[in-house]
Amino acid sequence: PATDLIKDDYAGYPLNMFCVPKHYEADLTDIMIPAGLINDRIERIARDIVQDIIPQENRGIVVLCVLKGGYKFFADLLDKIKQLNRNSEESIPISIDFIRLQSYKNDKSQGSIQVIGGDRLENLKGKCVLVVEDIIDTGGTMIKLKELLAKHEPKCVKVASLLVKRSARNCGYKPDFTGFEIPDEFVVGYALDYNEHFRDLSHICVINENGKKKYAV
Ligand SMILES: O=P(O)(O)OC[C@H]1O[C@H](OP(=O)(O)OP(=O)(O)O)[C@H](O)[C@@H]1O
Ligand SMILES: Oc1ncnc2c1N=NC2
Ligand SMILES: [Mg+2]
Ligand SMILES: [Mg+2]
Repeated sequence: PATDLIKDDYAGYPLNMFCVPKHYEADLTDIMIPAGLINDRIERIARDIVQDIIPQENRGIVVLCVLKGGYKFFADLLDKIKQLNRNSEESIPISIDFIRLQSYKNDKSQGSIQVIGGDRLENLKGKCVLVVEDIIDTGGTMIKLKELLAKHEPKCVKVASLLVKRSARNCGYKPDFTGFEIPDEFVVGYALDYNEHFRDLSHICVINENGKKKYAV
């Protein structure tokens, strides 16, 4: 499937073209991906996933949400897959699971990934698992998660990430399904955070230096 490539010289949209909460207006450079465009892209990813999984897996899949950042993409992607499931000749039964992985402080990965709670992954044994993530940056989180999942002997693991960042820090890991490939900038919104701020922002935006200072820990 295609990956919507957002080039390095992409200017983004001015904040006054869309609705942004007042409390964040001074902290953002521009809107990189408006919520409407995210929604449209997810509709196509849902179709790509269903068409890829249906032929091989009619016993159903487990959709695993990587908290916290993956929760919006997980919810919206599931809605689109459910829409397909109720309007096609074939459908895939879906069960859901959650796992919380944490590694970022300010705009840097701490290198060590912490597993903070989440379901016991025993019931993934023998199942086809679709991991849903918000972004692949260094790839550290995904590498750690795949190690964790392998211990529970799933039948197969596919990964859908809304964003993949083009960065020198990237270990080269590529998910099976990608929403947008983006430039090497720290983005927030649509559940992506900076020290737990900006998860309440609908659009994917670029945080500015003012925002990085204001919310630095
Ligand atoms: O490819 P990487 O360099 O590992 O970065 C990507 C991961 O980092 C962020 O999670 P974070 O640690 O911020 O926790 P959160 O999901 O709760 O925001 C993001 O949600 C991804 O899970
Ligand atoms: O750009 C980003 N925005 C939010 N969170 C993360 C990012 N990259 N890795 C984790
Ligand atoms: Mg995360
Ligand atoms: Mg985060």
